[in-house]
Amino acid sequence: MTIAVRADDLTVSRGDLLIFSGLSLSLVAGESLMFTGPNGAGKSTALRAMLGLVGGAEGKSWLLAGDGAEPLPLAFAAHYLAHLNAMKPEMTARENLDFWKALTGDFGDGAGMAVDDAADAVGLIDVLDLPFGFLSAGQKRRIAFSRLLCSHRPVWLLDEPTAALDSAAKTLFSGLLNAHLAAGGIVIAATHEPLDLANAREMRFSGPVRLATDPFMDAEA
Ligand SMILES: Nc1ncnc2c1ncn2[C@@H]1O[C@H](COP(=O)(O)OP(=O)(O)OP(=O)(O)O)[C@@H](O)[C@H]1O
Repeated sequence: MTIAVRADDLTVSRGDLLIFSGLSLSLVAGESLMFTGPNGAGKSTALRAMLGLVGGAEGKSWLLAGDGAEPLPLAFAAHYLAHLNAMKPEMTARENLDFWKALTGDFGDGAGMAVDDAADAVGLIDVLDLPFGFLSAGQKRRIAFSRLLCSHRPVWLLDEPTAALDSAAKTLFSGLLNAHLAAGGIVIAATHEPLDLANAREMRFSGPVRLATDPFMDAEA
């Protein structure tokens, strides 16, 4: 199935701050896009707005799955890996991954990996039966990433995916991300670090702009 991600004229304001405006993009299977820019520039907000998680966001984003298909909300077909790992610390890594696999399911006719295979792919089969809270920061991030492998979703939206990872794990992740792209997936990542992805484009965020709220004050300036 051919897929494409589109966003058209996304705009987000917070109070008197215009975080970004007029964000439009178009990606097809096998393409990746890096959101870059300084702290607070709006990269995470853009990922969340694409998923419909930002109240008051204007514009729209959608997924096209198959020729002539009706547009679908991106959340139907996307994995979102945020800053936080979204795992319960008192449950084992396996229990967490079982939960996510059952919750997200597979999109279309794709099939995710078995939990053991996904943990093996990130080099952590040995910790699967430990409580998630016992794992090191890097191990937690690797297990959180393996969630993406457990159920098939063609679009991956990633927020600082390599935070806390050592250089070997970063190389491993680049390999898994490139394999996803080679299989016809799409990756959009907010990142301060290069991810070494094939066909990567960059969208740079310059940061919020304060909107004028007092026209009389502006007139005096
Ligand atoms: N609920 C809110 N109310 C007001 N401002 C907010 C709110 N949420 C986020 N912001 C502001 O929106 C801006 C964008 O934040 P965002 O988290 O998207 O930045 P970022 O580019 O991902 O930064 P970083 O690189 O530090 O992760 C920041 O200036 C932040 O303070």
